[in-house]
Amino acid sequence: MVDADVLARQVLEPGTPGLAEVVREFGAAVLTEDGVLDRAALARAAFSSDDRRRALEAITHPRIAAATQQAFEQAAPDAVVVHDVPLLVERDLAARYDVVVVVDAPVEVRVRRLVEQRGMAEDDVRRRIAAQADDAARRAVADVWVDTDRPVADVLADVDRLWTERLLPAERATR
Ligand SMILES: CC(C)(COP(=O)(O)OP(=O)(O)OC[C@H]1O[C@@H](n2cnc3c(N)ncnc32)[C@H](O)[C@@H]1O)[C@@H](O)C(=O)NCCC(=O)NCCS
Ligand SMILES: Nc1ncnc2c1ncn2[C@@H]1O[C@H](COP(=O)(O)OP(=O)(O)OP(=O)(O)O)[C@@H](O)[C@H]1O
Repeated sequence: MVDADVLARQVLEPGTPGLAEVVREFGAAVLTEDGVLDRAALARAAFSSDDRRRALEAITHPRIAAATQQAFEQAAPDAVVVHDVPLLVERDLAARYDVVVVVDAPVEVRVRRLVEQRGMAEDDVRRRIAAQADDAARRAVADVWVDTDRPVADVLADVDRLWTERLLPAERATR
C-alpha cells in the first residue's frame, strides 16, 4: 500500500528541505510555535488560488514522486501494489496502472463527511474539491467504480470481491 497523502506528509516533516522551501515560499506563518507545519494554515494559503496551490505542488510533487518510486521498487515481485493517490486524474497518471479504481461519493456527501467526521472547515473542503477533477474526468479513466454512498459493510464486501476477482488475477496476468 503506497499512500500519497502519507508521503506528502513525510516530505514536509520538521528538518526536511521540503519544509524549508515551503517556509521560503509561504512564510513562517505556516509554522506552529514549535516549528512544525501548521497544516490548516498552509491549506488556507495553498487553496486560496490556483497559483498558490501550484506553488505548493511545485515543492511537494517532485519529492512525493521520488518517494513513490522508491516505495514501488521495494515491493515484492508478486505484490499487488495499491497506490492510493487523490490526484491521479489531475496528474494524468491513469495509463501507468493495470487497474484504476475510483472511490466515489457525491460532492455533498464528501463535504458532510469531512466537516462532521474530520472537523474540517466547509469552505476549505469546497475549495479542495474545486481544485480536483470532476466526476466525468474520473469516469473516463476508471476501470472500476466504487460507490461509497452506502453502508460501510457493503462497500467493504465489494472491495473484498474486487481484490479476489479482479486484482489478484490482474497481478497473475502480469507474470
Ligand atoms: C495543503 C496541505 C498541507 C493540507 O494538509 P491536510 O492535513 O489538511 O490534508 P491532507 O494532506 O491529509 O490531504 C487531504 C486531502 O486534501 C486533498 N488535497 C491535498 N492536496 C491537494 C492538491 N494539491 N489539490 C487538490 N486536492 C488536494 C486531497 O483530497 C487529499 O486526500 C496538504 O494537503 C499538502 O501538502 N498538499 C500538497 C501536496 C499534495 O498535492 N498532496 C496530495 C497527494 S499527492
Ligand atoms: N461508506 C461510508 N459511510 C460513512 N462514512 C464513510 C464511508 N466511506 C468513507 N467514509 C468517511 O469519509 C471520510 C473520507 O474517507 P477517506 O479518508 O477514506 O477518503 P479518501 O478516498 O482517502 O479521500 P482522499 O484520497 O481525497 O483523501 C472518512 O472520514 C471516512 O471515514
